[in-house]
Formats: sequence, structure tokens, C-alpha cells
Amino acid sequence: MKITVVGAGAVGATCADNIARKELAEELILLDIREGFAEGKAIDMMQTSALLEFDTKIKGVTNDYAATADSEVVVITSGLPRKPGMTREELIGVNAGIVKSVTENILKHSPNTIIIVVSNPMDTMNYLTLKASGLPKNRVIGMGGALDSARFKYYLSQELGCSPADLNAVVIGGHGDTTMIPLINHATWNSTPVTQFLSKEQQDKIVADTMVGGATLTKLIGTSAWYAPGAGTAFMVESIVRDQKKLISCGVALEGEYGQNDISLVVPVVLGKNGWEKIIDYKLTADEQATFNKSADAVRAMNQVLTDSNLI
Ligand SMILES: NC(=O)c1ccc[n+]([C@@H]2O[C@H](COP(=O)([O-])OP(=O)(O)OC[C@H]3O[C@@H](n4cnc5c(N)ncnc54)[C@H](O)[C@@H]3O)[C@@H](O)[C@H]2O)c1
Ligand SMILES: O=C(O)C[C@H](O)C(=O)O
Repeated sequence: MKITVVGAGAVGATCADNIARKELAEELILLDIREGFAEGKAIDMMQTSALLEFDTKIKGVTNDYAATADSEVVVITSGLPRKPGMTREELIGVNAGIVKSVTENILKHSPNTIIIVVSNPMDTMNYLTLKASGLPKNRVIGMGGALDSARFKYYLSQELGCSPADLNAVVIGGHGDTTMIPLINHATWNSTPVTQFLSKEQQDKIVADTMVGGATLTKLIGTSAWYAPGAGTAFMVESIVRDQKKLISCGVALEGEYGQNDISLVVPVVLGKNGWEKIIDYKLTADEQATFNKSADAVRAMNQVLTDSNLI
């Protein structure tokens, strides 16, 4: 198994570190545009292998796409992160060009790969990758729901005083401060609805905190988060390369599912060796569907920027 991570910055390096520790690949290529940067990160990580006892071989390269040839999975994390006070959507001007050129370069050497898009604004970057790559829709997957659902479980576990591992809770919609939809009415604590244990005020606060989870960390750290984003991406990679068929919220192309077309949004999908293999229908209430439609409208407006700038 060969995996490539493009972007050796905070998220890319953390994702690579998780992939290596879990030994998800024999060969892991870390690629960055900054001279020597990926090489240095790869050597630093390789020097942990004697301590952590993993056998994955990590190689860093500067913009050398030939080294990524025949990768079965490629993770794209290249691009600017936001600063405090910014939205993810404000990154589109710089990141769209980066994501498009990276996708084209990757496909020259790995024409049948599975691509996981992390760069923001993720919903629109995943849509761009779908259009620019021409890959079958099941092989282009956006990372956002895995992270947002983990944050949702974190906030729920803090309020409930329980283990996040005992929670089932998902976020769908967009990966934006106002577009994500934590499905609190579907969330359970070992099969019992969490709403039985939480007041309306507590529920509303958990939902609101989850939605601005990324912005909260950006304000605290000064740039956006990387530990949970890197782990969330590796969690998806693991389900694909080990064909685990985990049900994970991911950004995927919708063709009528959840009432939407010609858009990438986050919905629950089964992830296995073929990429996303099945969309699961959560049977949203009329209110939840209306909220989902509003998120779709916002994401569609962002996607229009790609058309207006002749990127697709
Ligand atoms: N989808 C999510 O849930 C999620 C979570 C966290 C971060 N992100 C996004 O991921 C991206 C990366 O975040 P980060 O914190 O790692 O940023 P970072 O600045 O630490 O790293 C980005 C890296 O991309 C590299 N890069 C830029 N242009 C490139 C190109 N053309 N080819 C190869 N490499 C290139 C840079 O040199 C840099 O090392 C941002 O857009 C951020 O918003 C998304
Ligand atoms: O918040 C960000 O800009 C980065 C990422 O999308 C996140 O949710 O951590």
C-alpha cells in the first residue's frame, strides 16, 4: 500500500504521523512545495519509528510528483489555513488554484487513486476536485464530518460526563461555521437518546459550540487546528485501506440523495476499499431537511465562484 499526503504543514504532517503509527501503508510520500520542508518532516517522523515501532517508510519530497506514482490513496492538505476572525470561505481565492493544480499533478502519476480533500473551504474544494479530476464520484471524498462529529462527541461527553467512545453522534451538511448540522435528535449514549439527559439550553449550547469548534480553536491557537483534523483524516484512510466499511460523515457528490444534486456535502457514508461505497439515508425531519437545504444553498453560492473564475 502506497499513500501520499500533499502538504507537509500542520494537518498534513499530523495525518502522516497517524498513518505511520497505524501502519496503514508500507510507503508514505509527504509532498510540499516548500523546499526541504517535507523532507525534514519525513526524517523527523522516521526518527520516531525506533521509539514507536512502526514499519511504514516515510519519504518527503519537494514538488516531485513522480515520487507519488501509483499511490492508492492521496490526501490533499495543501493551502492556507485561516487566521482568527476569518471564515473558511475567505480562503477560496488562494486555495482553489492550489487544490486544482495538485489534483492535476497527482492524476498524472496515480490516475485511479482515491483522493481525500482536506483543504478549505472543504465542500467547495471537494467539488472542485470532483470536477477537475474526472474520477468516479466514489473516489473523491471530503474530510470534515469525521472531525465535526468527533468535536460534537467531545462537547456531548463534557456535558454528560461520559466517555466519547460510548456516544453515537453525527454532523452533516457543510463544513462551515454556519452550514454544519449537528444532528442532536439522532445522537445516542449507548442507544439512549442524549436528549433524555440534557436540557434544551444544554442541547443548544452543544450544537452551537460544535458549529464554531474550528473557529474557537483558531482564536485560541492563532491558526487552525491540526491534531483532530489529522486524526480524522487518518481515521478515514484506515477505513479505506483496511476495507473496514465504517459509517463516517464525509463530503461526497450528491445525485438526488438528501434532496440535492450537483454538489458535495457531508452525509453519512460507508467507507471501504472502493472509496465511499454507500450513502446512508438518515430520514431527516422536515425541519432538519430545511436546514440541510439552506446549507446546500450557501455551499452552492461558494461553488459558483469556481465557475465565475473559470476553474471548472
Ligand atoms: N477539512 C477540515 O476539516 C480541515 C481541518 C483543518 C485544516 N483544514 C485546512 O487544511 C489546510 C492546511 O492547513 P494547515 O494547518 O496544515 O496549514 P499549513 O500552513 O500548516 O500547511 C499547509 C502546507 O501546504 C503547503 N502548500 C501550499 N501550496 C502548496 C502546493 N501547491 N503544493 C504542495 N504544498 C503546498 C505549504 O507549503 C504548507 O506547508 C488549510 O486550508 C486548512 O484550512 C481543513
Ligand atoms: O477551522 C478551520 O479553519 C480548520 C478546520 O476546518 C477545522 O474545522 O478545524
